[in-house]
Amino acid sequence: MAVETPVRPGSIDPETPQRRRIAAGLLDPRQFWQALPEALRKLDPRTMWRNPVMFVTEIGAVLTTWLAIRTPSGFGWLITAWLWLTVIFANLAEAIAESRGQAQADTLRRTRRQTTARRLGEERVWEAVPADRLRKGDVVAVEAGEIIPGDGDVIEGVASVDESAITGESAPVIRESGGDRCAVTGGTQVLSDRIVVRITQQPGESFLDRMIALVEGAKRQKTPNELALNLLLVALTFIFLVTTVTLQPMAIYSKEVMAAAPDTLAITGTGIAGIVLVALLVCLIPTTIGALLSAIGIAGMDRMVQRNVLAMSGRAVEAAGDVHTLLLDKTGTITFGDRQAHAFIPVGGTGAEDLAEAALLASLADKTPEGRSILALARQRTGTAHGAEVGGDWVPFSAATRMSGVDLGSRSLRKGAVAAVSAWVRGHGGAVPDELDGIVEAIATSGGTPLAVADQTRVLGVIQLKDVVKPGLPARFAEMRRMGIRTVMITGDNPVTAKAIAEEAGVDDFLAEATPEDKLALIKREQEGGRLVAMTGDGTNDAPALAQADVGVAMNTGTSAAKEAGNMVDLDSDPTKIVEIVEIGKQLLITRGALTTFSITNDIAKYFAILPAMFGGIYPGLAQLNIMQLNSPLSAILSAVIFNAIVIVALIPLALRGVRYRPSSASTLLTRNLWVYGLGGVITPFAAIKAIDLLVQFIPGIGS
Ligand SMILES: Nc1ncnc2c1ncn2[C@@H]1O[C@H](COP(=O)(O)OP(=O)(O)OP(=O)(O)O)[C@@H](O)[C@H]1O
Ligand SMILES: [K+]
Ligand SMILES: [Mg+2]
Repeated sequence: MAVETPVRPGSIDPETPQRRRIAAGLLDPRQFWQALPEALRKLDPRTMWRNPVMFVTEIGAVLTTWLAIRTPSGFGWLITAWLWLTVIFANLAEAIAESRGQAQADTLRRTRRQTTARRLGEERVWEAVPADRLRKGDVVAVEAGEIIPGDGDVIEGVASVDESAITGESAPVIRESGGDRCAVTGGTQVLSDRIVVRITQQPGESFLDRMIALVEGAKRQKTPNELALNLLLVALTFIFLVTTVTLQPMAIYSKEVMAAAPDTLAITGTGIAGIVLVALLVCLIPTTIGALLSAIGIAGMDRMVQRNVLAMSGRAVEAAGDVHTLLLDKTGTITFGDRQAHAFIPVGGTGAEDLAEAALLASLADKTPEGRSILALARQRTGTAHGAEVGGDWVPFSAATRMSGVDLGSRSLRKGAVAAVSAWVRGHGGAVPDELDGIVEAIATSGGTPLAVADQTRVLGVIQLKDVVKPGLPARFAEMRRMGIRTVMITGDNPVTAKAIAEEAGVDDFLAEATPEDKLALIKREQEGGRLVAMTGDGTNDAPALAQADVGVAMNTGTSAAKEAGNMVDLDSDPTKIVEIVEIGKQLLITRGALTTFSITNDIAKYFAILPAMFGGIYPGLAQLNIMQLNSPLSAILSAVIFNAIVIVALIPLALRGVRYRPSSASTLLTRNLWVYGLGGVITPFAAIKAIDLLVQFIPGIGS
């Protein structure tokens, strides 16, 4: 069979229209209403306690409700209403963030339609079974027009597959046995030919299932950074709780003063009314960041999904924001990866026909794409059509030996990386002809991969494999350099080819002739001293490295082993996507930092904004600090509580969209944000509380 049009795996045009880009701009008011039921459901204390700051606020709201019922007053009810709104607004932020993934999950669910699979039964006959009964290890056949019933690896055949249901990419991709492009995903459709697939997933754990759970945020767990921040928020809450409670004896102590000016203060009999205490507490504890923290995290994951990247954990997204070194595998990541045999170049007096025949025999059982393309070219050159029935002991290709071949009667044929084959020939007592160097050099400097062919003690010649570097890479790698990230290409290929490709792609450094162990060792070395390493790869030989990396991005075109090992999958299989992944990670960290700064400074500012108005009557010294000239103690407190609630809603769009990110050094960003959000946090409450005070003073019983 032949696939008519060569189809490139992946797509690297950053503006492909099929990108599922939900306009992530401003909030649609409808989103508020749609998320409201969920926000109310989240009031359940069993859910609320996970967010300590808002849990304290909820307890406060319950308390003021009870107090307002016991001694009803307009002020009491107003505070109570706004405290409940504060909690609901916080829940809304989370519910809206979650709902954005919901629509996508629904679309994916429709993809997961029930299909019937043709499974190879025990009697070696094909039998029809429902797709959801397939287990790991089952073998199924899928023909043109059929839906692939589950995730697996192609073990026989080549087909073009429509993966648009999952990737949004309309151009079909090639899936074939043997190489780094053997993985297929359940729910996608075979367009041409027939493939046999070995299922790699248990029921209910398919890629699609995991993807749905991810976009829904169902499996979201707090990241270590979030846990640490939460601890800080709990500590602050505790400190302010103590501060607020100590205000009570202070107020009792100044009873005489209270008696002198009873109606200007929100004070009853034995001290500050419980309602005022609760209101003051809620104003002081870090409710802004407490309300928005989880929405910021969910939105970060969601921004990844919009870029067609599935992050398996929030931790991976955070790590992406701190990446120091990026390692990229060459074949299939930097290049398109369909290395095709292009020419046979004999050496040492070997006939062209003989070399082609040796290459043919050595490739008869080679299921890798390289092997198949060598076979095709050799058949064309020799005009023979014999196949695996020739017999012999096949030596399959491995990334460790970098060779493959066959032992056939008295002949022992090998083809593979020139260094590996040369060593093998010398090991058998043979010599490597001098002319080999020049030929190999010429192929390698052009970025091609030379494979040597040998028969025990004799090197017969060279096979030239050609590969193409994906376009647009140098610009993206330059961008990474500006972000302070070092890019390193690692490959099993020879140093000369590696150098040529590295230069063409514009990476900072490269490592050649790397075995899977070398890749792993390099990552561990880079990680020394706590530096975070990202790795992009597609092959089974990349899997250990992908697992070791802090951010392991597997190409969707890659093997299931690679996809299992990494903590992100790029559905577009675009190695430069890491630039966007890092940006999203940085944006997440910056947004969280900025809103935390704003939250804490704005709480402290609030304290100084309302305290003079509240206690000015008791301590005349404080009255002089009442630069805001708020109308009355009651209006000051109510205004602060209203501001405290509204600021959450006002910041939801920013939390979801993220603070704008421009590539620049971390310290510049930090200082800039401290100024903008720190200063903003100080000024905003003064201005906003004054404005609200001007309005609420007209409510009967609030103004003086
Ligand atoms: N089917 C094959 N038979 C013999 N030798 C091969 C075959 N495929 C590849 N090789 C040789 O083995 C080398 C190592 O292959 P390996 O898959 O480890 O790395 P790679 O594909 O070149 O690079 P990357 O690590 O970027 O995927 C190749 O560069 C090539 O020289
Ligand atoms: K607060
Ligand atoms: Mg490879």
